[in-house]
Amino acid sequence: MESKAITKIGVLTSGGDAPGMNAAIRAVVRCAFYYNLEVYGIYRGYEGMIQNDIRQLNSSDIAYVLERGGTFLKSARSAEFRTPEGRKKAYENLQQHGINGLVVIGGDGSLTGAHLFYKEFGIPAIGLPGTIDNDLSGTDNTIGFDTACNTAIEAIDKIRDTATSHDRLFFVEVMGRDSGFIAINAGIGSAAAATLIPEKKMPVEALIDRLNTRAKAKKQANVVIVAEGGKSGGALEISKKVKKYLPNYDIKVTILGHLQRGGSPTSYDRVLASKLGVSAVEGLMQGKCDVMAGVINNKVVYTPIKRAIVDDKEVDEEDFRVAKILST
Ligand SMILES: Nc1ncnc2c1ncn2[C@@H]1O[C@H](COP(=O)(O)OP(=O)(O)O)[C@@H](O)[C@H]1O
Ligand SMILES: O=P(O)(O)OC[C@H]1O[C@](O)(COP(=O)(O)O)[C@@H](O)[C@@H]1O
Ligand SMILES: [Mg+2]
Repeated sequence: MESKAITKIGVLTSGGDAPGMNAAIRAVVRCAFYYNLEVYGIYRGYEGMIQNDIRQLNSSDIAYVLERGGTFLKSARSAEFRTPEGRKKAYENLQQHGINGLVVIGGDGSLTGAHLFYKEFGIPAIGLPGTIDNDLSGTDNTIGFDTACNTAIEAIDKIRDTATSHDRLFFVEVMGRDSGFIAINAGIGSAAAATLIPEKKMPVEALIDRLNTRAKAKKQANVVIVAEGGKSGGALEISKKVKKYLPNYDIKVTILGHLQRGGSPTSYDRVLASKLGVSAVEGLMQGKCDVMAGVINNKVVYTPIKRAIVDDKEVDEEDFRVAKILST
């Protein structure tokens, strides 16, 4: 491949950390070295870009990181980067280091920032979808989503043991800011009694009907998965509403929270992150910019960031249908 003008790549992770971010950084660095490019680690996302927390990376920085959760570059949510003044400071720091290509690994917010920054200052940037939420278009799965689903399912399996042993009804809240991808996968994968996601409203009466039907069918375990951010409220609110209808049920609530974000990435996330890290560097070398690299039907695809961040990726109707069939 013929090298274009890119000589120094800056890489950062931003927003919520996701398992596989380290694998993606490693792939960016490895691939850049393969093509004799320099790589600069920008620490703490856009916050580090503004504060000039930028250091050149070498091979030892990426030893034994592939298998680790979190991000060794650290992550942050930066309010200052949302301001034109903050972004100008960030640009000046990149200029000082001679960085002429950027790889931004993060979720919808981070990629929105990357798009804006490219529009304002013209430094070629490629985004990689790094978030457990899976709420980006232009890729079947985001980096970290598979691991988060596995973690949630493992936790729900354990809760199910207690639900069955004590004939209890559990409401388990999973993450996914305004998106039900983790919930629907965890629901199907853990034989949930019902799955409540922000994209599809389920009236409490319908949930009660479902639970009554299951009681008649002598279903043993009752675990209801609730995605955070749903219009009907979180697991706690919903459990209170249900208690009014079913006062004799022994109801418990578990909020899985941040344990879903950590941990060693699954093989799926390691491979996805590795492929995308290489695609980011090669994409920059080919002159691509303001795009997100993703994998659709097992093929790497570059989607304009503006398109990838549009809030239109929804839980597959078919998944929802399957979840419903299997829970009744
Ligand atoms: N509209 C925006 N303009 C500029 N920067 C943004 C914008 N939206 C998000 N960002 C930057 O990206 C960071 C991460 O976004 P956030 O939504 O918190 O996480 P994620 O990228 O995981 O979705 C924000 O803290 C901010 O610095
Ligand atoms: O760790 P924080 O800042 O409380 O954020 C929690 C949010 O981050 C996530 O874990 C990941 O979302 P982002 O990738 O958009 O940051 C969401 O599921 C959750 O709503
Ligand atoms: Mg997000």
